[in-house]
Amino acid sequence: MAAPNGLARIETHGRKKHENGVCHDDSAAPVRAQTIDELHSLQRKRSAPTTPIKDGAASPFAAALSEEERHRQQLQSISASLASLTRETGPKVVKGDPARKGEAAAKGAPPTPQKHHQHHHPAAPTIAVSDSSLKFTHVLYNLSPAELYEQAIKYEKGSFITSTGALATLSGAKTGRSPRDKRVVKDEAAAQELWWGKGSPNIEMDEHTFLTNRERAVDYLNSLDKVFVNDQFLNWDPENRIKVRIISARAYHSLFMHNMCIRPTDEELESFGTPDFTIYNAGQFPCNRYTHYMTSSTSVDINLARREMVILGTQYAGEMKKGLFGVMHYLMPRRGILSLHSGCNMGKDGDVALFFGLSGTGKTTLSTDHNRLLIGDDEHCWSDNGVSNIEGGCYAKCIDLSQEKEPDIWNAIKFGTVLENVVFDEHTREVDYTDKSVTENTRAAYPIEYIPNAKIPCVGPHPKNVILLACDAFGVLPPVSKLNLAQTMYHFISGYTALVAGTEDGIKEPQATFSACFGAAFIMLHPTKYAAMLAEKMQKYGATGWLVNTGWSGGRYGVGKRIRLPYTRKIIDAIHSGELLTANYKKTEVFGLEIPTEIDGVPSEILDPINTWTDKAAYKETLLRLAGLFKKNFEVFASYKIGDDSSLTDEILAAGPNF
Ligand SMILES: Nc1ncnc2c1ncn2[C@@H]1O[C@H](COP(=O)(O)OP(=O)(O)OP(=O)(O)O)[C@@H](O)[C@H]1O
Ligand SMILES: O=C([O-])CC(=O)C(=O)O
Ligand SMILES: [Ca+2]
Ligand SMILES: [Mn+2]
Repeated sequence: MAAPNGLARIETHGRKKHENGVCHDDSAAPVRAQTIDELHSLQRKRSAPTTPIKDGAASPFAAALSEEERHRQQLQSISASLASLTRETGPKVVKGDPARKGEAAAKGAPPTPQKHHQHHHPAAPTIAVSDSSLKFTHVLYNLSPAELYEQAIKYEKGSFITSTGALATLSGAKTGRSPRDKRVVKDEAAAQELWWGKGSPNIEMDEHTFLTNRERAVDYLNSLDKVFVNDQFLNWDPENRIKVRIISARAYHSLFMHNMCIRPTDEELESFGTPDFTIYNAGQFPCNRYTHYMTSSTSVDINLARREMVILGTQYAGEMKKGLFGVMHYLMPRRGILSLHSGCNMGKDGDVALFFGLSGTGKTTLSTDHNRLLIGDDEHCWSDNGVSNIEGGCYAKCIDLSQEKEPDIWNAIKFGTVLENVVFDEHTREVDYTDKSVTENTRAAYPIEYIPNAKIPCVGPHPKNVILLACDAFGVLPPVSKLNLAQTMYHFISGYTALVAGTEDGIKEPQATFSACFGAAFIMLHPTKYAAMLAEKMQKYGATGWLVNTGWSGGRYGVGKRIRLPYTRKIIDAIHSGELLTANYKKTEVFGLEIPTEIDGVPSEILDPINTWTDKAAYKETLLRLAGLFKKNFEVFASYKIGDDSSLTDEILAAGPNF
């Protein structure tokens, strides 16, 4: 068969013409399409995931009608969300990708009718008409992860599929939150209710400035070819569920929130109605620094009265997650429900543990435990019914992630997961989790059901253990201490951790951070309000407090090492099992902490940090330094009463370090 030059001979006539009848390759039925376009249209089965038809509808005609009506109402609701407040109308919105014109039904919503006063004579020709009122805004509504992948890869630079199927993205110039650019509208009610002033995360802005920024965001979003709209829920407690709408310009943002909020079922989406809270994420567009109250080109603005949040000048997706958390920190305590910056898991026997701690202390790592059910990794509510997760996903730190140490998180990084700011091999697309070239704050956002032993629905009974995590880079806090209620409250209000800023150029000083309630950046009321609620609940339900140091041992940063994760896991196991409740304890100097003398699987000598320091004088000096920092930090709280019980307040004040 080979031609004289060694190449296979080209067949010039079809095989079917061969007489022997053996190798026919056209046995498959021909495609049922006359044109290429038709062929492509066959590939996708029609579905209406966002406006599902109720099954069992009486007549197909009636179903079609109500579907159309639902569709119209949904578009009208989105148009109302996107309405300019100065032009008093919403944009003409149409569903579908503008790049697929003709395919999407060109069913636009009429501009939202003006509900309140009308300035212009309706019939008079007006110069108020701008180009923006002539165009349609295309809405990509609750897209699936697959659709969002395609949008990201087609249109967003820096989007790639990694070797395990995750979507790698870049969050732009900001790779972390911008707490100094957060603003909260201080109207009369907010002035009364919220925490303002020194130490508070709430930096004020007025209503007018909020509306200026809102208009800027809305105009930006409406100027785009298309926007993404997510309608989702917060809080797995059905009685206290909050409906949120997120309007954003990037598939990255839409997929991130798809993963992080609770995903509605088709039926729930059908009856979604008006959202309780709306985010306008115009992160690619800056705020105007000439605007009052603006101190940079980034602004993250919350207006509780309008139930809205506006994001300008940062694309870091965590702003949306944590912005909503702030809103929950306002809404839930009004209902007697405590909101918590904590992870949460449950044993097979129903014993629930909370894990408090600042960023990087181990909430996600330690609540994701192969032997226990994961309720959530970061944001919870504690009500009279027990605990509930606020979110529908997890947000894990990825720096130095290893399959061996954190197998469940490793395996969750697959199709559907958003991987922020990681570095990967150009060809194999294998991620190098040790690479900090973009940022140290590399992150994975995945739906909670990607963890095999997730507890769905994400609710549980009242907690038995309350574990306070601190990553102590000074290396003087014991790996574990048992706390009485007053000590638990003291450490909860202090919210201590110490990290090391900038690890590149040699040894640096550990930086002590105190963040009230282990989340001062997110709370909206005074810390003592949350503390009083926690004390009351812990007392009522008999929970035990623990302080766990996931930081340094054997000396401070630069001398010692971070406590090995397997040891911390053993310690946590001993808390869960009840083993630590009955252990032998001794009391430490200065901090007055009760520390166990033995734990199964943990070398006893590390349980008292003094044993691990070779330089005992340096230990004592460092211990006193840290104690001094605690004392200084607590001064501002000394004049507050916690709860109605002044004896508890006195006990809490006495529960700090003594020296
Ligand atoms: N002994 C230890 N205990 C817990 N975590 C450890 C320990 N040693 C190292 N680590 C690492 O510390 C990091 C803890 O980060 P984690 O994502 O759990 O923080 P987080 O508390 O959830 O923070 P955030 O609120 O920002 O999400 C992980 O990268 C983990 O691998
Ligand atoms: O909010 C973020 O970006 C990350 C996080 O969970 C935290 O800081 O607590
Ligand atoms: Ca986390
Ligand atoms: Mn967090």
